[in-house]
Amino acid sequence: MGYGNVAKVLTIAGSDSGGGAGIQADLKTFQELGVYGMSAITAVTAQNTTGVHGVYPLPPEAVAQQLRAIGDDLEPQALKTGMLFSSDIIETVAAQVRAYGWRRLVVDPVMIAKGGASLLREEAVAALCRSLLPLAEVVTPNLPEAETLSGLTIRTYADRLEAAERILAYGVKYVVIKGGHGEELDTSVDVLYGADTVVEYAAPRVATKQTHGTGCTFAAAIAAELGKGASVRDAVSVAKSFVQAAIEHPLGIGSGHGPTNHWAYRESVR
Ligand SMILES: Nc1ncnc2c1ncn2[C@@H]1O[C@H](COP(=O)(O)OP(=O)(O)OP(=O)(O)O)[C@@H](O)[C@H]1O
Ligand SMILES: Cc1ncc(CO)c(N)n1
Repeated sequence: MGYGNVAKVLTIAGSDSGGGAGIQADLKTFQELGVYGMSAITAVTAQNTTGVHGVYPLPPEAVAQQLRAIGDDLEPQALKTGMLFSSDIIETVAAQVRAYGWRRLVVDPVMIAKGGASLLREEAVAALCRSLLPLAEVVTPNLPEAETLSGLTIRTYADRLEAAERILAYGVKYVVIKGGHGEELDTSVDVLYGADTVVEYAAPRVATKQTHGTGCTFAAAIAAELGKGASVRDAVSVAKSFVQAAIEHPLGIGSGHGPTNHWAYRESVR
């Protein structure tokens, strides 16, 4: 059997040496969901389950050259961005996405790692909103990121809706506000908003600290499904099931916030 028609999906993100988040989480997720994974690295982090110990951004030209190498040979059917670090890198990525006309872009607006390390400079938020969000089909903020992007404090579901409307005004078609940082004790609810869409995805909240890389994994799963031609609604549904399985069956490795289990979804649907 040939694989010539396999969907090719690209992640533009930082490297997590610990393997649980960043491009490592993205490529594992792509593989599990049956798409061919490609990567353009924006920054190298020295990281493990106890935290981020070093951040080394690449020169924007190194990011641009990776994207041209991919674009000139291997057209992605979908792509996602994760850690972008600086406005220079964001403008470089936006320029290449425009130049190649890449569609089906998922932007995970990664800002701060669980331990508090900054993965996006403050000066870069404006570039993310103005240059990248208009090119995106989906943006996947957690609650603190949604507050930063919208300029609102989010307490209620009505606040979430208003924040989503402000984020949609940047030109992105859909926003998923993730509930991992929410206050519901029993469930973790993610809400998808579009021009005429509000869809809730709820799953039981798992009492665990092994949640390193949940956000990356979720956005990567959306991109993988979009690459295979799914609707945004269906792609988010698969992503929610994928990340839920990954959280419910942790690997139990590392002494801090352990990684999720990228095999678990495949084993659960077998
Ligand atoms: N304890 C949990 N139980 C169940 N689902 C969870 C839990 N924590 C997070 N999730 C789910 O994981 C996904 C990622 O959400 P979260 O809000 O944690 O993103 P994030 O903060 O961007 O992640 P990261 O820490 O990787 O940056 C969402 O689908 C969310 O509902
Ligand atoms: C490289 C990288 N990207 C994203 C995150 C957010 O989980 C992280 N901790 N590290």
